[in-house]
Amino acid sequence: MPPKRQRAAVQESFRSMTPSQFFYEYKEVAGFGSPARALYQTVRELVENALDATDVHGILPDITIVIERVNENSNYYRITVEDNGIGIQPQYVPYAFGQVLYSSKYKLRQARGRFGLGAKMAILYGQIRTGRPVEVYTAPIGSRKIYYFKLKIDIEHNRPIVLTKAEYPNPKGWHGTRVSLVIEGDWWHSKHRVYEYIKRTAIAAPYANIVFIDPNGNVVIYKRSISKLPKQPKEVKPHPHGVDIELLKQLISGSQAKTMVEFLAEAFRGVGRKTAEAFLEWAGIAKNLDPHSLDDRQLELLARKLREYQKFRAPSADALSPFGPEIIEAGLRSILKPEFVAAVTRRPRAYEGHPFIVEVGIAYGGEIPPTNEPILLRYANKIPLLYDEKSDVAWKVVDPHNFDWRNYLVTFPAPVAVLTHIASTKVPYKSVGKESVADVPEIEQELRNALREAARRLRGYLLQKRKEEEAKRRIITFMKYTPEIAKSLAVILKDYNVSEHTVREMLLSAMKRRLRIEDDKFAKLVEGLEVDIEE
Ligand SMILES: Nc1ncnc2c1ncn2[C@@H]1O[C@H](COP(=O)(O)OP(=O)(O)OP(=O)(O)O)[C@@H](O)[C@H]1O
Repeated sequence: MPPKRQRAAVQESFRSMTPSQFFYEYKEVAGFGSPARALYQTVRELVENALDATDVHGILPDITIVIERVNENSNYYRITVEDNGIGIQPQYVPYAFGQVLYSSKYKLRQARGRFGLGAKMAILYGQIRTGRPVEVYTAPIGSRKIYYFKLKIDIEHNRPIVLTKAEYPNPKGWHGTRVSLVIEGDWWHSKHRVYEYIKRTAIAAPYANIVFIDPNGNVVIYKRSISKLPKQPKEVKPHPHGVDIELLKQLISGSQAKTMVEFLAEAFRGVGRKTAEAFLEWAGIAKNLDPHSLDDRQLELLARKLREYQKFRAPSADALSPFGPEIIEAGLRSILKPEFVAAVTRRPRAYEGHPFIVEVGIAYGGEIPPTNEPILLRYANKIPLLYDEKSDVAWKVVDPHNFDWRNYLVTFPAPVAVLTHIASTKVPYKSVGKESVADVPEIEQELRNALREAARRLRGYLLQKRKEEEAKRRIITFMKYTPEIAKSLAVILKDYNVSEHTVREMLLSAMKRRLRIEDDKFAKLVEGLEVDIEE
């Protein structure tokens, strides 16, 4: 037998990556896979930051978005977004725009931003393709100065490189932020999405003034149509059903509590001393145990028991900021110009300890074109979602294969648009590009309930409309014969001194009674009919 050959030892080489290097290599996962997609994604990330800096803090947003071609015939585009928001303290600006995974939004409070990534991805993408830095002007509220930064990202070390820093006087008390960067883009292929994104943003923010200037100089203005802002979200503590071992460790290390009762009452939302004591008794954990003394096995037990205990109060919705029916209806009306709208905001629910609220709006008829499927306008934490529609839980719910629209008198093709909104401290996005939401059963169920509720109102409207159309048909027929009948009756009733006009009036009011229609509705129905009833 030939001797077995010894396999040579294999030496793999290892290295680590900084977050900026990781996202430099995998731009696609954050929505920067191509120049067309990158242009759309950049607009989106900057607009979302602008809105987070305004409506989340109770400011009616004034937002300007400008896309310019840098040189005629080039595919370099300068994108500038300005807002009237809370601004940024100057010491944080370099990190906010120059360090991947740095954010003011790592909190339990609903915001559009979540990952500390968006603006940096746009800057990084611009930098690696065009070599241009980002420029930021910002002034916090009440600031006497406007701060200016020109910076790049040191991708290898995930650190900002500040190229220029300046301060200017702020005599008019401006506050807000203006971010401007140059990326390689493809306007031709992203145009439709960018316009659609801005339109859908305007639908969901009828309380904002939005001005958009495209690379060809076309100006689109969405004027504020309502001055009511959505409820401001508050920062909250975590819910016990949402914990794991790591979160427990973090909470304990940041706590001064000496006993488990103190710790639980201090660290979790909706847990007071009484609830903490009842829970510890149920879990068989000593009340006076020092939380800092727990070993890994005890931490695992505590985390598991916290998730299992069913008597905690439901997660609070204080951290959430739904649109509310008034804003949804105003938005749908002003942009889609439908004949009917209905909006539903469901009560707060929770999945895995995260509170969420689902909202659904339906718009029907008017200027909405008939289509073979409902037009779906998806939102998550107020962000319009445009890509990957068919893999989103909202599509699963409105899909005519799953939802029997005929029960609600809608048969396709039909002029119907459905707006869905999921507001949560943790939207289960399928990727950091935030384009579609996973089908968490609790969210799916709530979406279905909300859709049913809104669709029932549409049904009521369509039934009424049918009734009126039927009445109109009958009136038309009736009107055809009225003059003749009135004439003949007037002849018969001549001796009673009843004129032809009076007979016609009597016939019309009999008709109204028969159709059980109020006067003004009746007048509307006969409006435009050939026979003039007032004659
Ligand atoms: N227009 C702005 N006004 C005020 N602060 C801003 C503005 N733009 C960015 N910031 C600050 O910079 C931080 C980083 O923004 P970035 O877009 O990178 O991430 P994010 O918005 O926190 O999260 P996400 O990646 O989910 O969008 C924000 O958390 C915010 O504090």
